[in-house]
Amino acid sequence: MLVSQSNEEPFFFYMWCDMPSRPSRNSLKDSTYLPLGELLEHGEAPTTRPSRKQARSIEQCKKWVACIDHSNFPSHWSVGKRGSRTKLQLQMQLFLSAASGSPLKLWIVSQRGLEVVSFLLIPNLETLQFVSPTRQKRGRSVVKPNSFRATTAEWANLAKNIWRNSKEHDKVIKNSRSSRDYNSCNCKVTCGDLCLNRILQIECDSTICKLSETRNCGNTQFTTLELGRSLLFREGTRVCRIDDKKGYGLVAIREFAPYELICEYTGEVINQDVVKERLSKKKFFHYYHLSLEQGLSIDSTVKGSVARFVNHSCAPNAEVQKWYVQDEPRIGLFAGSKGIIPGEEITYDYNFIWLENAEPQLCYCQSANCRGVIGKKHSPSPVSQPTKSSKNTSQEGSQPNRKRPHKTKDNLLLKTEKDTDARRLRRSIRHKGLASDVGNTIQRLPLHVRKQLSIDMAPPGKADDITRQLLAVLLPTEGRTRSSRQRKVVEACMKTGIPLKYTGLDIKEPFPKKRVNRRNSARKSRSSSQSPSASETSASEALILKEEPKNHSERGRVSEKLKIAHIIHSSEAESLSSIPFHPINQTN
Ligand SMILES: C[S@@+](CC[C@H](N)C(=O)[O-])C[C@H]1O[C@@H](n2cnc3c(N)ncnc32)[C@H](O)[C@@H]1O
Repeated sequence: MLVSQSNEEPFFFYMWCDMPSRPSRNSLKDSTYLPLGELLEHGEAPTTRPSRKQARSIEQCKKWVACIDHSNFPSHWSVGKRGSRTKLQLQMQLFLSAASGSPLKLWIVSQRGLEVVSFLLIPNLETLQFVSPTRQKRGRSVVKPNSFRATTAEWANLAKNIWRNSKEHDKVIKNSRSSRDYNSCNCKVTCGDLCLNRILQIECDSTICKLSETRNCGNTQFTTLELGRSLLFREGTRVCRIDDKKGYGLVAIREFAPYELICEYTGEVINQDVVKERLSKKKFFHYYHLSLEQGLSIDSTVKGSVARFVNHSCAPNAEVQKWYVQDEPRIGLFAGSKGIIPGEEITYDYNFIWLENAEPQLCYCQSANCRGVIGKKHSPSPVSQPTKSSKNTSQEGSQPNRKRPHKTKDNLLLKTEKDTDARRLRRSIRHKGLASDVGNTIQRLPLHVRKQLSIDMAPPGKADDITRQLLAVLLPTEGRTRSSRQRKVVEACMKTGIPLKYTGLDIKEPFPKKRVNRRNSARKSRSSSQSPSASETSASEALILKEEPKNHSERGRVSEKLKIAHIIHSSEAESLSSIPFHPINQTN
């Protein structure tokens, strides 16, 4: 084995070792990673600089990684394999940036050292201590991963969902196909944050994206994950025993970037009747059901991906999202906004909705804002919330003084929906006829707002809800008075191009019944600017009317504003009070 290090910043390590002929997945793992772990733990960094040829091959590796969509295809700790070679010379590049705490990046190149022959993610737990500075810096708790050997009797790993009822499958596909009312996204260079498909959580394919045949699309996370698996791709996770209360959990063994797809949540897709039937037959200590569509759940009790081991937390570092891949709904487990560091337990907020009279399971996530139970409760208070002191004791490691509720079939979870405004909005924009205009509107929103709209686990809302929710996102601060709030709504609509009809105002009638003499209004506004006390014009009207039309087009614009101003003062504007996010003060 030859190891060299360049003096450049950050540090580069190169390592070669002979590979057995026809390497299998195991031989690759054993022969490459065990020495690597040893090297990292005990080895000393050599001082020889790499030769020009070696440096060139490293550059090739970098290019290769760059062209496989770096953001989706994790390159950290990754080695891969293409075809079988009689003899492989392994070259690994360990990229350790002490300053940024970046994890390791590994590539295998061919014997000639110029061509990348393999790409495989291999978990290397020994190297975890190399990221410890990052861990300390971020102040996150990490667990020491231990090995897990699941027997097939307990659980079988499943790469793709199995639909138990093909008719249900066909119906879902048909529905999702018919709900899309555009042909393809209009992306020119890459399908980034502004891609309509991405916004609607639809994965690009050749039928709905012109870029999907090129490597530039970028919105093919599920397919890339599958492709990676076929290239001996290994997830950067390991199933570990967490404790006796939570059982097993999923631990990251590499870094996940914010919003990176970790794995797909797979299992058997069954309807609620089958779920109930299955739960009535056997008592379970842990539940493995996730809502997929209305009336359909993914059951990963017997068959499923490692996502089934992900535990709940009230302060999660990951989230589940529903995406449509070739019109089929699929659930992905994505890293949260802060990403995930190696050694961290991956968790998401289950948001179980428990049936009435069901006893929700107690939560042992130990986060500072723990709700005490997993998910939301329907019944007033089936279990006592843990007190602050009991939380403290549990954090210190002693048993909290809480009894675990008896689990019955009634504990069946219904949905894992997260009923946030953004989720509801995302779901509702899938409605036919709304995708394009609301989609276009969303495209104009700032990135931080769009980020909030990335989850889709709630049932469809009504058309009008969409913009109310959108406005809720756009208008986080409420106005003091009713008129100022209404004005804000109107202004936001005009700014974003959202039709006013979506705010609850009826714009079928272009002018309110009580027509306004524009000339009088203008005069009034002028006089109001001279003597404000004499003005009876409302705040929003005054604001709009103080602009004098200078030319024809501007006059048109002001008259448009006038229409809006009067619409909101008509009796129909009362419907605004039904906007859920704006409890309008009726006394104003
Ligand atoms: C999808 S399974 C997760 C994997 C499970 N821990 C195992 O060992 O297979 C969900 C079950 O894990 C347990 N669980 C998950 N998160 C928990 C938490 N924060 N507190 C207590 N139990 C939890 C509950 O029993 C829940 O029904």
